Amino acid sequence: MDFFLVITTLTVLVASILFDWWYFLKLRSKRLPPGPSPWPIVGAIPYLVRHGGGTMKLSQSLQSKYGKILTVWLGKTPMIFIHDPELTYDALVKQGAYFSNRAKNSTMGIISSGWRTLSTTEGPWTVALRKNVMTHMLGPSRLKAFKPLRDRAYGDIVNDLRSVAAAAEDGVAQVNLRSVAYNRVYRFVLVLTFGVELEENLIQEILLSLGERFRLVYEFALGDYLSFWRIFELRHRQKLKYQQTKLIELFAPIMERLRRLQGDEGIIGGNYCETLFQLEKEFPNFDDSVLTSLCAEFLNGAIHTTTLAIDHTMALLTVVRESLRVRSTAVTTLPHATSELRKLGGYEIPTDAVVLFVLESFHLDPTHWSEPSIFKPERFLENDLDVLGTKNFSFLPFSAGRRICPGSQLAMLEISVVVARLVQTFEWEKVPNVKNTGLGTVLRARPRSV
Ligand code: HEM
Repeated sequence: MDFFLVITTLTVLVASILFDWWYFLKLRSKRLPPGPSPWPIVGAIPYLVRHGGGTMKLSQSLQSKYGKILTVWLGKTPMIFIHDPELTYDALVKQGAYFSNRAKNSTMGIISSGWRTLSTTEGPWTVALRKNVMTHMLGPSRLKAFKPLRDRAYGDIVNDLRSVAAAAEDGVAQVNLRSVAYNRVYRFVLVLTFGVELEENLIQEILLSLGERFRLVYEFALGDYLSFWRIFELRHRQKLKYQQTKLIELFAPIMERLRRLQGDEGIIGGNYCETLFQLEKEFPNFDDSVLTSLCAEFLNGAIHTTTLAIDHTMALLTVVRESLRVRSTAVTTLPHATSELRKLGGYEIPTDAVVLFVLESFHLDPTHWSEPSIFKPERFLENDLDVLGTKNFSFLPFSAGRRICPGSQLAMLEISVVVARLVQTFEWEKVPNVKNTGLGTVLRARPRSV
């Protein structure tokens, strides 16, 4: 191998290790929440490997020893897990202005075109994007305006199931409901995003590219925590950049056409792209990459979670709030960060820490729920807990505070209406001996006689 290449690689490796070590010592001097003592350089990664269940599961298993706020060091970065509703209230509401920042990682940097999407680091830009989406896309009046489009999508889900049932020998559709719902919700959100029905081959290409991009984003990138490891993850980042470029190539001509045809009869007014074109006047430097990232964020945000919740709710036939509790669609919030050193539960939370509020823990906490893992819809008859945490933080499916999910109203509407229509039209039963692989529940749907 080239001598200079070897020397350069070694220098980069040593410099990265020294940087991580300095960074670790800097944060180690803070009074962080307790947790397993970190090893030099690698932090708690050896515990994680021994545990084998991922950071979230490790933090859940450490609760009995360290309490409901705890730190797991991933390399140089303290990950702070909060399993307690009261501390969450303190952070997201009382200190909401400081806990609303977002932690950064390399994959988000790529897919957000350099922190330019709604769900990234808080600033005037993200605040404007949030206001835009709440006012022009997901607020009550817009939800009403988009009703005909939604109704068509829900009708299509029912029709798809009817066709499968009609083609089956026994007249009963055996289906993976999540993929049926995903297909229709995806098409509906595409129209909401671009204001037009796209051609079938383009719909399929976008679906493939978005799916691959989503898969790569959720692949664990150790290089975010161990700088020297980044060198081994070049391929992962290249693949992600390739998918981002591919998506720009697919979206740019659609957006270009939309700019030309704005106001045209064939275009559904008030689509997401159109609202972004308006924002462009206020915030310059809007390019195809930023617009693509924003549209992809909207599509992903609206599709995955809702279809997962429809699937869970049908599998548990059929009370929405109780199914959001017993099978949390979002196990945790997105990674938060503080904008300055803050105190929480008597500990210090530095700006470089990644803060995760573990929503699933609140939903399954025996001090708040009797027999928490049992599906008991009647709980929600006895209490008036809403999904926005205004009454009690033990039920927070959409998180809370300034970064609460902006799509909660659309999601609740979709889940309730789709589930009601499915129950009205079909009799449902579980398929015995079919394991849920995590890709959706397989159910049998027998059309009801009218
Ligand atoms: C059952 C369905 C859904 C659930 C359970 C859910 C849950 C969540 C949660 C827990 C967060 C993180 C909040 C935080 O970090 O504190 C979030 C963020 C977000 N959700 Fe949803 N969501 C759902 C549906 C939707 C829909 C339909 C949209 C529509 C576009 C959407 C768009 C977003 C966006 C853009 C963010 C980032 C907000 C920000 O960073 O300010 N979600 N969601």
